[in-house]
Amino acid sequence: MPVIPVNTPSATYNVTIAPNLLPTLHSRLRKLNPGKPFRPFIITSPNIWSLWSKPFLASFKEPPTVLFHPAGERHKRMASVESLAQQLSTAGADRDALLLAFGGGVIGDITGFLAAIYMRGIRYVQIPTTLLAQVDSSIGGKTGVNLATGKNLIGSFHHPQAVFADTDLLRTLPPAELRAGLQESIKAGVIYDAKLFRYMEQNAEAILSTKRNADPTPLAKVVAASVRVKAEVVSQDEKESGLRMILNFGHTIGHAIEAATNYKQLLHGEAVAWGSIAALSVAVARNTISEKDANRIANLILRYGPLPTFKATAEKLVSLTSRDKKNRSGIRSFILPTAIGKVEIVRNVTEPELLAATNAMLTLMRQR
Ligand SMILES: NC(=O)c1ccc[n+]([C@@H]2O[C@H](COP(=O)([O-])OP(=O)(O)OC[C@H]3O[C@@H](n4cnc5c(N)ncnc54)[C@H](O)[C@@H]3O)[C@@H](O)[C@H]2O)c1
Ligand SMILES: O=C(O)C(=O)C[C@@H](O)[C@H](O)[C@H](O)COP(=O)(O)O
Ligand SMILES: [Zn+2]
Repeated sequence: MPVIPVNTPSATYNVTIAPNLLPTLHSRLRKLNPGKPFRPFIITSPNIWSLWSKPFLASFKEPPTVLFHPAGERHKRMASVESLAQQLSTAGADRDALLLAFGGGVIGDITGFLAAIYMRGIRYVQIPTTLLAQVDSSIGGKTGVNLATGKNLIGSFHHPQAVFADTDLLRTLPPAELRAGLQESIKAGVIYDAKLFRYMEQNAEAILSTKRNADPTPLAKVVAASVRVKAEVVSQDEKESGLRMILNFGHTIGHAIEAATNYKQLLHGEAVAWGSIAALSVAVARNTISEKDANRIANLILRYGPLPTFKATAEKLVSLTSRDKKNRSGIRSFILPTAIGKVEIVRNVTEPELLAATNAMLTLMRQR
């Protein structure tokens, strides 16, 4: 059972990855705060709860309070946080409350943010139920919600006390969600781990067809390798002052696509996939990556598709990047791949370069 540590100046915790973890949750949670009161509150979506409440509750003598939040990226907004905070307060949650984020990245980001601000900060645990949340969003303490003008523009760094990733949960995940999550694993390979990238190239069929997810399956290997990348990067640069920006590869344009389509048309991983293709196009135009490596990356991204089409102009997308959180004093930071497993952070990508790359990505999209 992989147990992968995250070590930052603000928090140290483990990501535990295994099948059949849910029925052992109660004792794992109790061990996190020995001798302290145990007051868990589950935050989840109705669809996830109807599928998985039974194994979740199996080890609890007294069922915890469950607060529901509707599924979908468009609900990742301040109004939802206020509504959940009100429900917590009505349910009697105090500073000993332990929030349990049981869902995908949307539930995880909202619950983490709620934990960061409720009574000025309480504890929470991530129990990710999507592939994307298991490989990326449950780890590293980035929490928050969207504004109409941009992704995750409100938020806080607030780490969970632990992450428990039960790979059995992936059995009920719709195939499009699995594929979208795998785009973040491809990202991990591109930016940091050439071995993971190669593994995803060579085992695409097995990874995509894994439904029985007993350890060690190809999918479970991808989960563990991706978590290692995220944990190592976050441990080296908790608050994104440098290295952590590489986890944002594909996200500058990806986030712009999500905002331009009102958070309704594409899954996060799908938008990041298109954004990665645009970033790749900047690297190709600058000759900072070989044509061979660039083709391998683009082919792998498309192999884990299909990626949905959307309507937006390059001008609109590029204008939305002016709100990217990596910008400082109006200057963009941009992540460019230089080889498989290696990227550079550059601060001199110009608007015409971005427009050309975004247009190239849109042309490719229309041709498919
Ligand atoms: N904080 C971070 O570091 C970080 C990293 C990456 C992404 N994110 C954020 O994560 C979000 C995307 O997360 P996501 O892709 O998990 O989407 P999501 O949370 O919207 O979940 C996708 C869908 O799958 C359903 N679902 C969840 N688990 C299921 C299961 N086991 N079986 C069946 N259905 C299930 C959900 O109800 C939802 O409808 C975005 O908001 C993105 O910005 C955050
Ligand atoms: O953890 C990080 O750092 C990331 O950039 C991971 C991304 O996959 C994730 O989508 C994150 O939420 C993006 O963060 P943001 O700071 O660009 O909003
Ligand atoms: Zn992401």
